[in-house]
Amino acid sequence: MADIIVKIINKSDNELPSYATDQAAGMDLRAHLETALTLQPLERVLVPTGLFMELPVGYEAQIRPRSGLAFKQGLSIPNSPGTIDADYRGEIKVIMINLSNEPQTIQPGDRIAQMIIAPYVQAVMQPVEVLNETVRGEGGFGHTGKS
Ligand SMILES: O=c1ccn([C@H]2C[C@H](O)[C@@H](COP(=O)(O)OP(=O)(O)OP(=O)(O)O)O2)c(=O)[nH]1
Ligand SMILES: [Mg+2]
Repeated sequence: MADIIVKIINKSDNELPSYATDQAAGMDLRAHLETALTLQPLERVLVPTGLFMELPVGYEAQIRPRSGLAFKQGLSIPNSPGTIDADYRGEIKVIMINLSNEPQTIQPGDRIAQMIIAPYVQAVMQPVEVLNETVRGEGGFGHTGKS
């Protein structure tokens, strides 16, 4: 795979995000917190990472939940996958929500999410009067499940 260079400023005490295994798709992101943060059931918080990035043109970063946190603690990401635009220069932040019935605590340095770097395209919208015909047509939302 060709190297994709992402410029990054790290204002946290945490290590830089990195791939945990050879073929990992995502890098874990850590919470940049002074003290522990407790989320009540259904509470949402914006968790800073202390990271600022310059993505190459044509690439985005996606912020996704970690399955272990979601399964064991009900900690998830309501806007998943979060989108980091190539032209964003602000701090990467993670919106966390507690979907469990109990308070859940995030400690400074905890791995709260994973980040996937992915290519995107920008499309040009072409207004028309008619769309081409297909077998599916307007059927959707379980249409093919009908017998
Ligand atoms: O989980 C996220 C999602 C977004 N962002 C940052 C990077 C992204 O480029 C910017 C805008 O995100 P988005 O387009 O999803 O938010 P919006 O509500 O549409 O805000 P804006 O009007 O600023 O685009 O916020 C994060 O740090 N974390
Ligand atoms: Mg936006």
